[in-house]
Amino acid sequence: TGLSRPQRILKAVQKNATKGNPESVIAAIDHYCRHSEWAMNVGDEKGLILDSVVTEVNPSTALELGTYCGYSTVRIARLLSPGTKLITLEFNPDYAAIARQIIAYAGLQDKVILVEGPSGDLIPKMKQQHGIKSFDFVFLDHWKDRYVPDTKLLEECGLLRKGSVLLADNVICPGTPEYLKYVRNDPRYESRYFKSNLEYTKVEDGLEKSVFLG
Ligand SMILES: Oc1cc(-c2ccc(F)cc2)cc2cncnc12
Ligand SMILES: [Mg+2]
Repeated sequence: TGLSRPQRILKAVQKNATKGNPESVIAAIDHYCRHSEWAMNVGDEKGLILDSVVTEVNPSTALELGTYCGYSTVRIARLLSPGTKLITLEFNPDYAAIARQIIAYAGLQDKVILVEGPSGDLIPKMKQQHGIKSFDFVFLDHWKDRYVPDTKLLEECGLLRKGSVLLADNVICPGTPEYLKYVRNDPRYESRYFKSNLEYTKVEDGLEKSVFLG
């Protein structure tokens, strides 16, 4: 049945982007997904909000839940200071295989550690496997019913510290009502909604930024 959507996205990158140029990789994916076929990247509009939060936090340690094709991985990693690492977790091996190639095409493979597997199993291993004390920044962009359990897991594993920033995609569409209730009602979080649109559409979506107060 031919190429998968992630494979078609990789081809568009190889055809239209310049090796080692993350901006051109981002632009190639956005152009393809806006004009050829929609895909669940955070996209250019919400991507600008992601960029501004990453730049503000300037994390030494960052975690992404849900890699997909690596679009937001490239957006985040391109902004990291030298010597800092982004760990990204992806459950789907086919997505992971494409993401590795897109991250490498952008020239960011030395800043990114892509781990395949279920986030619920991998999060408790972060300290021992990657020598992580805590995460300064976490981007939640995986299955919506994992946002609350994985946030609780990060807390329980001591992976959040006073000031850690969580940024969650899709809090309106497809929607994560349980997660919004959790971070907005729990006094240990200071939460704020950044209104935007679902990638490549006019449908409302947004990002929720939540600072862990410890
Ligand atoms: O950004 C996203 C968007 C959608 C999605 C799919 C279908 C639809 F109709 C609307 C939205 C699904 C996602 C799953 N994981 C991570 N991110 C996602
Ligand atoms: Mg998303």
